[in-house]
Amino acid sequence: MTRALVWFRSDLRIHDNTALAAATRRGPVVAVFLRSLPHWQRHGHGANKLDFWHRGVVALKEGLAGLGIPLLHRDIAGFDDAPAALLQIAREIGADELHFNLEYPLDEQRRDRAVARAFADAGLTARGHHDSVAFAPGELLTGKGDFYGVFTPFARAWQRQLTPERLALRETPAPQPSPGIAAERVEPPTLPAPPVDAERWPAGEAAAADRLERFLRFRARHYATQRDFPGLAGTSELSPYLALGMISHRQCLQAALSENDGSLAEGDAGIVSWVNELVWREFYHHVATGFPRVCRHRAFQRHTEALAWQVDEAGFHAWCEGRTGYPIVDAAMRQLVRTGWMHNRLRMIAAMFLSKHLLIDWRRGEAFFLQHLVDGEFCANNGGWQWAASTGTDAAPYFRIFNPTTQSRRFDADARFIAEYVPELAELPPRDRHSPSVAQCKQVGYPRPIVDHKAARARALEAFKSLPPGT
Ligand SMILES: Cc1cc2nc3c(=O)[nH]c(=O)nc-3n(C[C@H](O)[C@H](O)[C@H](O)COP(=O)(O)OP(=O)(O)OC[C@H]3O[C@@H](n4cnc5c(N)ncnc54)[C@H](O)[C@@H]3O)c2cc1C
Repeated sequence: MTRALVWFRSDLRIHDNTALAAATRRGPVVAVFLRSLPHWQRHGHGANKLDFWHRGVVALKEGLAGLGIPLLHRDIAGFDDAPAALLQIAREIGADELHFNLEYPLDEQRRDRAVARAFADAGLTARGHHDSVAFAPGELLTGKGDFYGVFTPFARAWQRQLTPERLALRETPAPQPSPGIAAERVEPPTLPAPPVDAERWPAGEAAAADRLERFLRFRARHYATQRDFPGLAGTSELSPYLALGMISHRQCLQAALSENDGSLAEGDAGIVSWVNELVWREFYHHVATGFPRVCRHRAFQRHTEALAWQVDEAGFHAWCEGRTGYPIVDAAMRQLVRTGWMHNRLRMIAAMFLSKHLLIDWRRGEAFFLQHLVDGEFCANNGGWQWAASTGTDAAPYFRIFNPTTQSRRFDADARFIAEYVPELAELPPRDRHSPSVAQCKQVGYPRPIVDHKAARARALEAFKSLPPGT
């Protein structure tokens, strides 16, 4: 009897999974997960994500067991080992087909091509499926046939060309007769550090579905007005689940459709605004494919490669440790280190502070975020960092430099978020927590600002102005 092998990666779910549905349509399947810990660590993923990933695989294994599908679990050193490992498993179980859902960063694409070649050479079939986005990269192009490098026209094209079929949920496989192959133990990984706040992120599809439901019930209607306020918990907090595919964008968008009378483009302002964020997610997947240099640590806007970044170890460490003397930046960075997650508004503020006020290379911040984020995901992280540093797509014009104190007064008006993460300021009157005086800093043992906003802003403007013109 022939069998198919389904290779799970960052698509850890049994519902609405294109590769799994395609494989099971044709007969019995066996699943495999290749854990590439050394590779992931070399590429900057930290303990929080690795732990969540592991717990997600454990949950997946249980879900698959309920369908009679055993999950094989193997450790490999790096992506180069994937073709041989998969071929060996295919031979062990007598599989003639391999199915997997495509991932878009450059290394992942290379790995998948190598796997496809190895299978073809062995006379077997390997099929990659587009699954994690509504439009496969390359399907949405500008009038000139280029990939979009600006979000708004991309989002318009996305809305215009979206058809119900693109969001149709894939069928969940029916339970299959046992293939007579035992599932393998999923040993916990040796992590580089203990994960933080893991109980906040229960892994698996059920947890993701529950979070989506709670978001729709309690937060979605207010999303447009509350999403920017870190103290309000107004967003879905689905990013770790979307990053590892414990929930799909289709499931999210279908839920949005049914909450909003069948529309994604108009109707409830909260839902429409949330859908727009999911389109941002998709946009950055397209960017990684269309402009692969961003996957090689290069700036999207080539001319910004010449920026005179500062070497400032003290500044970098103050930023990492939440000791910049700008309370909103420090609260953000302490939230990241303490919880493994950071609110989007704060990601923008913290990223802009590093890349503009400290004029430190955005790549260092990108790496630090990836090391701590439980939702660390190359495309969104790189896109967000390059946006903030004005080196990327949709680059915030270089002269738009957030004033952290103004941002703080606007988005944490009662300074409650600051009080939570910078407790030494909690006893000060709320209005003083945004920018404590010299005496107050001394009194509570909080640092004075490590840079002056005006001077830092002028320095950043100068650095950008002295660049050769962009194309
Ligand atoms: C410097 C910087 C770094 C970032 N790094 C990451 C990262 O590593 N992983 C990650 O998933 N997101 C990243 N983002 C995007 C965004 O901050 C998070 O997706 C969001 O805060 C997650 O919270 P949520 O799930 O409650 O989002 P919601 O507001 O509920 O949005 C729903 C989903 O849309 C997607 N999304 C939302 N905003 C964005 C965005 N700006 N870009 C791309 N996708 C988005 C996410 O998948 C999110 O879960 C980054 C943003 C910046 C500015």
